[in-house]
Formats: sequence, C-alpha cells, structure tokens
Amino acid sequence: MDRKKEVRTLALNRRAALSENERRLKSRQIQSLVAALPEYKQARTVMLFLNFRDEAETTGLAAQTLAEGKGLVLPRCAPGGLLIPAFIHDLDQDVEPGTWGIREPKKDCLREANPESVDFVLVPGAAFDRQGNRLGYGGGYYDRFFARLRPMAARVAIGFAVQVLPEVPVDEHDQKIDILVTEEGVERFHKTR
Ligand SMILES: Nc1nc2c(c(=O)[nH]1)N(C=O)[C@@H](CNc1ccc(C(=O)N[C@@H](CCC(=O)O)C(=O)O)cc1)CN2
Ligand SMILES: Nc1ncnc2c1ncn2[C@@H]1O[C@H](COP(=O)(O)OP(=O)(O)OP(=O)(O)O)[C@@H](O)[C@H]1O
Repeated sequence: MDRKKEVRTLALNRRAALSENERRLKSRQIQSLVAALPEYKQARTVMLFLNFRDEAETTGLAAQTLAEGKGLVLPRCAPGGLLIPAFIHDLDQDVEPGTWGIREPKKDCLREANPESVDFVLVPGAAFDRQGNRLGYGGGYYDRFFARLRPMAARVAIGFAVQVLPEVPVDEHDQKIDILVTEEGVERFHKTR
C-alpha cells in the first residue's frame, strides 16, 4: 500500500511539472491518437472521463464523440467506490461538478447506461508501466467497474509519457488495461480475458 502511495506521488509530481503549454500540446496529440484507434472508430458507445487536476485534456475527444453520433457515457462517483455510467448529450447542460470536483453527469437527470452496452472505456491513471499495469488515485473505482464490463470492451488508458514507469506495484484486485496512449504513441498489451 505504501509502495503504491510512493509511486503515485512520484508520477503525479512528474505530471504536475509539465507546463500548461506542454500539457495542451500533448493532450492534443493523445486525443488524436485515441480517435484514430480502430477500437474507438468501431465503438458505438464510448465511455470517457472529463479531465480534472492536471490530467490530459479529454474535452475535445468528448465533443468529437458526440459529433460523430456515438453514445457518450461519463462516470459519476457514488459511495462505496462505485462508478455510475450515464449518457450525456450536451457537454455543458448535462454536466456538473461531482464529489471530487470532477465534471460528471448531472445527478438529477441521470440516464444510466448498462455497462454491458459500453464498447470502449477511456481510463485515467496516476502511473502506468509497459506491462499493461495501471495505478489510479487509490479509489479503486475503475478496478471495480472493469468487472461489470463485457470482456471484449476495450480498456484504453491515457497519460503523459512522464507517467510511464518501468514497473508499477500491483495487487491481486488490479486489472490490466488493453491499450496505453501517451503523446509518444500507442502501446498494446496482450488481453488475458
Ligand atoms: N477525470 C477523472 N475522473 C475520474 C477518475 C479520475 O482519475 N479522473 N477516477 C478514477 O478512479 C474516479 C475518481 N477517483 C478519485 C479518487 C481519489 C480522489 C482523491 O481526491 N483522493 C484523495 C485522497 C483520498 C484518501 O486517500 O483518502 C486525494 O488524492 O487527495 C479523487 C478522485 C472517477 N472519475
Ligand atoms: N474489485 C474490487 N473489489 C473490492 N475492492 C476493491 C476492488 N478494487 C479495488 N478495491 C479496493 O479499493 C482500494 C483502492 O485500490 P487501489 O489502490 O488499487 O486503487 P487504484 O487502482 O489506485 O484506483 P482507481 O481504480 O480508482 O483508479 C483498495 O482498498 C482496494 O482494496
């Protein structure tokens, strides 16, 4: 647990050291790479997250997803480490700051999505390695949520290259991602499910 905390802090500090300009440029590259993935192109229902703190920006990708007529799902944080996936149709009107100040689907008009209907999931993270492991912020939200997806749904993490480390610590419950996208390119991992 302490090891995870250390590695999380290290990676988040590296991310925080990027300038606004670097972040904007790299975020653009990351979003283009994601949009070019066959898994994204083929997806009818896409679950993204809207960036907070100094994460890579995802708003452009969300706008593109809506413009392409795909179903856009965003997670809402609920007690117990639970994520509620819900459809949104308008990035301004259907979104409000949730528990952690993250922009999430409005609580009073939640149009819940069945996790089984999601084809593509964009996954945030604090640190990643080249074996498909990911370390989150410690909420366990995504590890719990992965269990509710169809096995064939694509789990695609994004982050800046400075967040990729030789090895991140993992526990029994940690689930692997299928693809990692940074501004430097796309890495695919062997699906074991
Ligand atoms: N944009 C975005 N949305 C997301 C995530 C994410 O990483 N990025 N999540 C990915 O899972 C979930 C939110 N997870 C979060 C987990 C922890 C904290 C947080 O602030 N934790 C405290 C420490 C709490 C403690 O240790 O008791 C902190 O960091 O100060 C925030 C969000 C769902 N939505
Ligand atoms: N599938 C699960 N079922 C029950 N508890 C879980 C599950 N996954 C994670 N947890 C619990 O959630 C807490 C946080 O886990 P962990 O540190 O792995 O989160 P993380 O991967 O950093 O976060 P996230 O998945 O939100 O990005 C731990 O206490 C862990 O035991």
